Amino acid sequence: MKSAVVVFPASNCDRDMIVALEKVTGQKPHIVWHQDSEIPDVDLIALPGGFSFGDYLRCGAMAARSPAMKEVIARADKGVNVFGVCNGFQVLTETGLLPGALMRNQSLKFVCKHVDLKVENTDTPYTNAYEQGQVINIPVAHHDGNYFADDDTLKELEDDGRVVFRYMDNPNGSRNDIAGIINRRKNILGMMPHPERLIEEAQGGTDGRGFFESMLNSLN
Ligand SMILES: NC(=O)CC[C@H](N)C(=O)O
Repeated sequence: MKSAVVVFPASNCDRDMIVALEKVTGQKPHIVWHQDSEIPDVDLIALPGGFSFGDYLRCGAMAARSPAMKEVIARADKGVNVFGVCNGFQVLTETGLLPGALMRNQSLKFVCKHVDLKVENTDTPYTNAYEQGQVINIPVAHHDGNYFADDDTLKELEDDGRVVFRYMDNPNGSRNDIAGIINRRKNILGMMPHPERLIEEAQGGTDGRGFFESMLNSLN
């Protein structure tokens, strides 16, 4: 599987994403600097976690306006898979590729721990390797993970099965316990937890591996 990882100033989970993609798919991803306006021909573009531009303005707001993101939007429109984790999810909402916003955690504190997530929809290119309703344990690390969308948007997400994961024990105040959502076309997924941090036993578990295996499955 050919992939690219977009790196912004103060991304800090890019290396983990690169390692996970290479380990599971067997191919080294291309690394795209935020100022690059060209992205190689790939099956997947990953937006990694971090604190792009120091989280100034709103998390992900400045990154969303970078030259690389113009190309990400163009590729997403063509149906290329785009996978945003944590700050990557924030960038996706800031570009409007996914609805809603990630607000400051309800506790006003940075949350860094493992959480249980329920897989709500396995009919996506990111979750087909899991069982419907499976509970997986994945780390979160953020201060702005409190998912907000208005009532109409929430209803649409719920009715369309686009809430892909839910927190079993909500760590940040997200509406409807939402941890990750997908767009209508099912090629763009954003989630706050970090699956790239749990792909081999040496990291304490492999619950995140299924995301990368799912992406591979979806190409076959
Ligand atoms: N790990 C991350 O990607 C952090 C995301 C974001 N900057 C926050 O703290 O909310």
